[in-house]
Order: sequence, then structure tokens, then C-alpha cells
Amino acid sequence: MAARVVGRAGRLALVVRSSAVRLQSRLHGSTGLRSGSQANFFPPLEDAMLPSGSFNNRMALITGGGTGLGRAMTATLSQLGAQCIIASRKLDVLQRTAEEISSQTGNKVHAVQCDVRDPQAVSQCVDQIEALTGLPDVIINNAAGNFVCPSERLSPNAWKTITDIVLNGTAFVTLELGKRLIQNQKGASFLAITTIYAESGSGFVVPSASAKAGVEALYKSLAAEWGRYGHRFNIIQPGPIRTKGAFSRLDPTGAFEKAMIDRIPTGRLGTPAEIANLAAYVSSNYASWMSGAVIRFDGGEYVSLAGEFNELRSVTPDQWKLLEAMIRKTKGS
Ligand SMILES: CCCCC/C=C\C=C\C(=O)SCCNC(=O)CCNC(=O)[C@H](O)C(C)(C)COP(=O)(O)OP(=O)(O)OC[C@H]1O[C@@H](n2cnc3c(N)ncnc32)[C@H](O)[C@@H]1OP(=O)(O)O
Ligand SMILES: NC(=O)C1=CN([C@@H]2O[C@H](COP(=O)(O)OP(=O)(O)OC[C@H]3O[C@@H](n4cnc5c(N)ncnc54)[C@H](OP(=O)(O)O)[C@@H]3O)[C@@H](O)[C@H]2O)C=CC1
Repeated sequence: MAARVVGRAGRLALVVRSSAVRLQSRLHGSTGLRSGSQANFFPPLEDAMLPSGSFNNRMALITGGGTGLGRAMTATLSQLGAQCIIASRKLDVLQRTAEEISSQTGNKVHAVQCDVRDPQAVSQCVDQIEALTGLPDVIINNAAGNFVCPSERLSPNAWKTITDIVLNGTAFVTLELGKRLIQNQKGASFLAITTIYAESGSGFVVPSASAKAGVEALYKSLAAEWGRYGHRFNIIQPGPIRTKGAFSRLDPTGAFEKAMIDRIPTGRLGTPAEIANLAAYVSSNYASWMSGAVIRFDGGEYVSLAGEFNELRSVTPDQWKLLEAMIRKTKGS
């Protein structure tokens, strides 16, 4: 953008471009950086943020809680006193996570197998949950599937697989639990984990973008409709946070990571513990007035991608003097 703005003055454009490259390498040391130097201003605080015992006597269901961000949310809720149930397809992974977390926190974590694409499996999973802990007070719809793929290469089954996990899976879990909670006159907090491109759309992850947008519509709609039953519905849109599940399918070579960090104003990726603290707050009684909220949690990536002139960040003060002089010299249109 800097070079385009001064495109009319070819010589100046060259100066701007080469100074920008020098500035980048001064800031980052090399082109192979893992985080921007400004990341020092934004260190991740990873201890549980809420007072200990905030989730005592509360039951929390976390779908996809065996790995990645779901695992981190489970660990934080369990540390804060919740009895957790984690549900997904791979029972061995769930059981390992459940044992590890409960041995650290002293609070029981239950593992329940469930493919959220199958409404019957979801209903049986909720039967199991009712038998184990009773209906949950906190529901976190976190399970997802995704991969990067040009849309012209997608088969109908590829489309169906992602939209079934993300949109239908979230709807099946939410509706099954919602109906039973309503019948039992029990309130609950529902949280859905979407993504920043649910809002903007994104090429190369079109089934995921479409399904996550649907999840946001579902949660905003139910926030309006089911408040009368004591239910809150909120959404967190994470930016990039390194997990094996996401990065192996969205950045398999690792080549994309530097570009992501470069455009994130806080100069680093998020961490699982940071989003776990936010999810715990949103799901807690400290947030009992929060419903229908869409919380973007991305280090500033979304606005950085959106702003027409944001690449002018690389223009130096000396270059600004030249640019300003050119602009001031202009008379009329
Ligand atoms: C670095 C970026 C950071 C920012 C991230 C932002 C947003 C992130 C959002 C996320 O959701 S990350 C979470 C990612 N985690 C997962 O995806 C975990 C679960 N995933 C899976 O289990 C699998 O990857 C899958 C494919 C989603 C589901 O597995 P399964 O049910 O076993 O499906 P199949 O293997 O049978 O495949 C179904 C269908 O899809 C086609 N397909 C699979 N992979 C690809 C691919 N890479 N490209 C194109 N098509 C693919 C497959 O061929 C099948 O279609 P057919 O027509 O052949 O039957
Ligand atoms: N990490 C990131 O940068 C970002 C992640 N997100 C979102 O965060 C959430 C967690 O992702 P992340 O932790 O990174 O990735 P993971 O791959 O670790 O988590 C996805 C989880 O979903 C479960 N899952 C997948 N398919 C099904 C299914 N059919 N039924 C039940 N469970 C299923 C998986 O378990 P199993 O295989 O056992 O079924 C897995 O535990 C997702 O909603 C994702 O879209 C959003 C933006 C950025």
C-alpha cells in the first residue's frame, strides 16, 4: 500500500519500499520471526482468572473437550471447581484427557463418546450425562472440523462433513439439551466457539465459514428466544491459537504462520489458556447479564485485515515527511 500511494513518483516509491524492508528486518531481526517485537507488550497471563471455587457445584459439558482449546477450557473450569463432561468421537483421547485433568484438579472429569453429527447419538449422550451428573449448567459447543481446500475441489461429502459437525452438530447438542433443560425448568449458559471469518467469510475454508456463520445466527436467535427459560447464549470468535487439530489442517507446511503473526497487531498468536479464561468468565455467573454477545478474541487480526490503509504501518517517519510534502503540494482536484 505504501508503495502504491507514492506510485506516481517512481523514485520515491523505490526509497519507500527499500526502507520498509529495512524497517521490517530491524524490527524482527530476520524474516523467519515467530512473533513481532511488540508481543513483549502483550504477554499472555495463563493462571485461572476467576476466584477459586467459581464453578463449585456446577456441571459443564464441553464438546471436543479432549484436545486443543476444548481441553484447555475443561482444565480451567475443572480447576475452578466444575464437574466436567467432555464429549467427542475418540473415547481413548477423551479418557486420557479426563484422567490427566482430574488428577491435577481433584475434580471429576467424565468422558462420553459422541459423534455430534448423529442426532440419535447426541440424545444417547445426553441420557448418559443425565445419569452421570444431571443436566449441565454450562454447555460449550467447541467441536469442529475444518481443512483448507479450494472450493472447486470440494466433494458434496466434504461439504456435508464440515457443515454437519459444525452447524448441525451444534444445533443437535443445543436443541437436545435446551429441550430437556426447559422441561426441568433449569437455566444454563450456552457458549459457541466460532471464528473471526464467520463474520467476513473466507475463501479456502468455505464450508467452515458458512457453518460457523450459521452457528452465530443460531446462538443470537436463541439468545432472544430462550432468555425466558433462563438460558444465555454467547459466542467467542478466536483468532489463531496453535493447536495440532487446527494447524495440521489449515497450515500443514507451517508457511502461513509468519504471515498471520505479521498482521496481528499484538504480534503473537493467542494461547489456549487465554481463551479458556475468557470462556470461563462468559460461562460464569459473573457474566449473568451477558447474552447474545459475539466476542472477537484475536489480538486485533480482524481489524488489521479489514482496514484499507493498514499497510501504511511500514512507512517510516522520514518517508511520512516526503509523503506529507507531496500531499500538501497538491492544489485543487
Ligand atoms: C492456522 C489457522 C489458524 C486459524 C484457524 C481458524 C479457524 C479454525 C477453525 C477450525 O475449525 S480448526 C479445528 C480443526 N480440527 C479438526 O478438523 C478436527 C476434526 N477433523 C477431522 O476429523 C477431519 O479432518 C474431518 C475431515 C473434518 C472429518 O473426518 P472424517 O469424518 O473421518 O471425514 P473423512 O476423512 O471421511 O472425509 C469426509 C469427506 O471430506 C473429504 N476431505 C477430507 N479431507 C479433505 C481435504 N484436506 N481436502 C479435500 N477434501 C477432504 C474426504 O475426501 C471425504 O469426502 P469424499 O467425497 O471423498 O467421501
Ligand atoms: N485453534 C485455532 O486457531 C482456532 C480454533 N477455532 C475453533 O476452536 C474450536 C477448537 O478447535 P481446536 O482446539 O483448535 O481444534 P481440535 O481439532 O483440537 O478440536 C476439535 C475437536 O472437535 C472434536 N470433533 C470433531 N468432529 C467431531 C464430531 N463429529 N463429533 C464430536 N466431536 C468432534 C474433535 O474430537 P474427536 O476427534 O475425538 O471427535 C476435537 O476434540 C473449534 O470450534 C474451532 O473451529 C476457531 C478459530 C481459531
